[in-house]
Amino acid sequence: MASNQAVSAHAGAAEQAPLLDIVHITSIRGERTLFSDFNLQVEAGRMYQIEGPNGAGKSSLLRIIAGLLRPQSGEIRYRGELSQHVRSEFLQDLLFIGHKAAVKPELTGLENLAFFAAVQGQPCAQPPFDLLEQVGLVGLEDIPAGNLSAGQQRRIALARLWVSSSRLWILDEPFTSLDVAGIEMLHQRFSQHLAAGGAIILTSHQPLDWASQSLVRIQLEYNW
Ligand SMILES: Nc1ncnc2c1ncn2[C@@H]1O[C@H](COP(=O)(O)OP(=O)(O)OP(=O)(O)O)[C@@H](O)[C@H]1O
Repeated sequence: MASNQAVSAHAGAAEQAPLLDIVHITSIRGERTLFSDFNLQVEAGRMYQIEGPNGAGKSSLLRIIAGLLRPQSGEIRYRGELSQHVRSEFLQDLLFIGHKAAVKPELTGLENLAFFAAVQGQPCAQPPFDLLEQVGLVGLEDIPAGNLSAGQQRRIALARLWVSSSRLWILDEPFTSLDVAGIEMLHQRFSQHLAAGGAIILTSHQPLDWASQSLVRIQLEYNW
């Protein structure tokens, strides 16, 4: 009984903790301190836009948050626990899409989507063809991704967002190369994700047309 109470008290604490707590992060690359003592609490239902000039360290920060790059100091807490202590839960709840298109050029769109599903270790929640239809690529499904345009490759990479069950999305320049319809499609998907209790951390050089109550803008300065 006592141990059940302890478990439920612990579960309650995890529910109350922010989805992610980024605490006192310092990053040095080469000789330069990109940022020091960076702090951010990431709450469900919110989108965080990291802004700043080229080279300020936006991608580095996203990679640190996703656990792909080590900071010089600081820690990332996932639902109150150090992310490295709950690594598998954290990784399951995280979807990271980097600034490169992140598709395999020799594989077709359909094959790329099957590949993403295999890497995730679970079958796609939607048939790959439906997913390609969702991102407007019907008719191009059999073409090797390397022969598609930059925006079309980006759409394949972003198709993962339509089947992701991760609550935390970390997206480096997701709008790059997308046309107006692609941007609108992504906006709609973001809205669904936030409404379902997800959170998004992204970089974007374009201003986002988004309701201010769910958007948090964070400016990184260029540190010489
Ligand atoms: N692998 C690396 N090794 C050493 N330094 C690196 C490495 N990758 C990036 N840097 C340096 O870190 C700094 C920040 O790079 P980062 O890509 O995080 O900036 P950014 O703000 O995302 O820039 P942009 O707006 O151009 O995408 C740059 O000065 C870059 O030269």
